[in-house]
Amino acid sequence: MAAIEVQGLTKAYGDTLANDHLDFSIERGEIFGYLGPNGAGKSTTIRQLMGFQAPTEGTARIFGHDVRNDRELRQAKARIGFLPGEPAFTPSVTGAELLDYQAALKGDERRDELLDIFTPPLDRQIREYSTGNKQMLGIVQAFMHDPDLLIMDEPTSGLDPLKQEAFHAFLREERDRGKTIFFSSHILGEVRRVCDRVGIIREGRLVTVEAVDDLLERGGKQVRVHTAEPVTEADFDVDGIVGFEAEGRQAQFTFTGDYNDLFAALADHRLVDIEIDEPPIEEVFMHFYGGEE
Ligand SMILES: Nc1ncnc2c1ncn2[C@@H]1O[C@H](COP(=O)(O)OP(=O)(O)OP(=O)(O)O)[C@@H](O)[C@H]1O
Repeated sequence: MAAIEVQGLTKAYGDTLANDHLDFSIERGEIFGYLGPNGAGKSTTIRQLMGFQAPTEGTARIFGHDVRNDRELRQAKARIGFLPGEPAFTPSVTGAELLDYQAALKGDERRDELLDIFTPPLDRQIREYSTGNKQMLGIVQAFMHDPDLLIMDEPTSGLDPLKQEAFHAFLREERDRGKTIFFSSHILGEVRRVCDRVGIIREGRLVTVEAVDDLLERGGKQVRVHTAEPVTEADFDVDGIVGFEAEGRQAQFTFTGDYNDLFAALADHRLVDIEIDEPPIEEVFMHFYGGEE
């Protein structure tokens, strides 16, 4: 049985179809990234999975429990750790008080271990917390009762790069312990670093669900070349070049071809610098999905 099974999930807000007949499933023990630009419909899916909003049509099952049914939803939620997009903690309580309260409800067998990695200032009132500190408190409360499934809405927003890295390493360890992790993001690099599979949503529709390795292989790389002499597109007569732009002695493009061909073409030029990076998420969208946005 899948950890999450989404079937025809549809949510309409007036004329806006925030989720349009979504179908996907998430296997136990995988890290699944739910990727899409702002307003694509990621939070809408998460709110329905958590039972905060009822689907207009379709449903989702979590460990077999139908989220439209209150009793089944409660059974599902007993196994879920949840981190909302913008955690709304009571501002007048301290971090420690919040965790104590959550512990009384669900348990906290992993609290100390989590607080070694994520370090919110527990003695201070939450009203004094920075965005990153709130996020860390949210991460601790989501994981501290050792749930089987984590559902998180943009969990790294507000975390500094070192904490982001610590969080990614932690997620991989949790996956290796058999936990299932579903999180939304609009950052391709993050999904690339940590996820096994990705679902890409755009304007309410799922455009692909696939292994991250396969997506990146098809998505190509962003190449920037700085040469000693001016270059034009004719200097790069190589298969797999998309979106070529050149200005003076600099050229940039997305490359999905064979690097040997590219370097053979570059051999005719004196190179000053070359950068090869992951493409920004917009490039992946435009390359594969039309890019009419
Ligand atoms: N309560 C609501 N009432 C009306 N429209 C809504 C409501 N919530 C979301 N929407 C609309 O539904 C669409 C999807 O929004 P959603 O918040 O799910 O996107 P998202 O992918 O989570 O975006 P972000 O990355 O910006 O959080 C957007 O067009 C949004 O304006």
